[in-house]
Amino acid sequence: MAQTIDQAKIGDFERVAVIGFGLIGASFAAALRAANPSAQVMAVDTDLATRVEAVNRGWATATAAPDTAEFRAFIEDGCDLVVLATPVSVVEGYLKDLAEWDYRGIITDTASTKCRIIEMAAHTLPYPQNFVPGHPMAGSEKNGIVGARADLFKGAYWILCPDADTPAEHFTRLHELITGIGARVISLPREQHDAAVAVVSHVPHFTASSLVQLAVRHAKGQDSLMRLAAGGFKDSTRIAAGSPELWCGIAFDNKDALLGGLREMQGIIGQFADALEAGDRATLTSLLAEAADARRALPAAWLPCTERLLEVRIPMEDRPGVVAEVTTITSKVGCNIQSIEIDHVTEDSAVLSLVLTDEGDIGKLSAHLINAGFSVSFSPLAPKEHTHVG
Ligand SMILES: NC(=O)C1=CN([C@@H]2O[C@H](COP(=O)(O)OP(=O)(O)OC[C@H]3O[C@@H](n4cnc5c(N)ncnc54)[C@H](O)[C@@H]3O)[C@@H](O)[C@H]2O)C=CC1
Ligand SMILES: O=C(O)C(=O)Cc1ccc(O)cc1
Repeated sequence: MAQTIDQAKIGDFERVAVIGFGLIGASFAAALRAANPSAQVMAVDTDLATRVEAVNRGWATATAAPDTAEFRAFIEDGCDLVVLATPVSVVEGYLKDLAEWDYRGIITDTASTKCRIIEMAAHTLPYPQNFVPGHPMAGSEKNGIVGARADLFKGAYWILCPDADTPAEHFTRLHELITGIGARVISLPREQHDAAVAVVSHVPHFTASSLVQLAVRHAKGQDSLMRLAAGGFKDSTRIAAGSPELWCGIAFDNKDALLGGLREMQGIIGQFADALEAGDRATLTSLLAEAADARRALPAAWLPCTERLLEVRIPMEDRPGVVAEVTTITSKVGCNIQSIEIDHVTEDSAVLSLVLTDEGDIGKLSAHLINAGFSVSFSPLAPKEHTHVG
């Protein structure tokens, strides 16, 4: 049975270093401090004004510039979690610092791409299993602490990429932290991350930029054109206002997947153009209809379901990587893990206990888990029995 969790200590993280206190780092810290006001947060940032603002807003309890004794002392005096929220290009130096300072706590990150950062962690960290890659699928076109908000991640998906070496408790603690700030966790194998986000995030960014480029080119001889841009143009181009430096870095980190996606996108635009040129109304309508149906099916926002919860219990035995395997299967069939715990039954046996909301295909989940060799038991859970609800 899922036990009651003290909401004030989500994931039991009390001393957290957030490196890079911009849009994402500061929003995360703000959400963490709102959920757990006693959490000590060290903001590490190159920018002095950012560090001052971090304390003024109450989102950090201490700050440090990189390469300072204060930063090192915070890490060495018992830091539970390090969150890397800088652009990927500057991460390596921090990984080296953490290695040199013999940091043994959990490290996660927020980077939009995973290949390079995972490779760096594998080469640099003495305990690479303590690095659990993360990526919030929420943000905005703004940057820096000025754009940060405590509710930025409410209702958003937050990808975690555990692997077979990830200690089960690292995942469960991070899951509790992320759901505790109102987001929902989705598990994705590391090697699939960059290709997946190329399609739903990186290609869309460059497509939005292309739309604005098109309008800008036409606006040159026609001053009023930009003023005609209505809601549709604005809805589909908001993200194009994001930081060019950040997006250039993302593009080169994810070059192959992005290139593939952009070429495919050219092909799709070509299909529209061909149908139009050929006077083929049926094809044009069918392409539009397929997209309209898929777009309408996207939920506007996610609301947690606390009425129909299901508990799944899976004996863990001696099999390594159970958490990564089970959570990846669960995410793949569209089920949502509201909470995840390890119940230690005896000294050497444990059961993984998941509480699922009423989403996704439970039948498929059961079949996939059994096929993967797990023995599973499902039981409905009355809402009052489960208190870990965001
Ligand atoms: N912008 C977005 O919507 C999203 C961004 N991300 C990812 O999160 C990470 C951070 O992005 P943002 O917060 O948007 O960027 P940002 O530009 O708002 O913030 C970055 C922060 O890092 C600081 N910084 C730069 N170099 C540093 C260094 N060497 N040491 C310490 N601090 C340094 C900057 O002063 C700034 O405060 C990136 O990896 C990005 O790909 C993930 C999800 C959404
Ligand atoms: O602004 C938005 O709506 C976004 O989608 C922001 C975003 C930017 C980069 C990411 O890696 C994830 C999300």
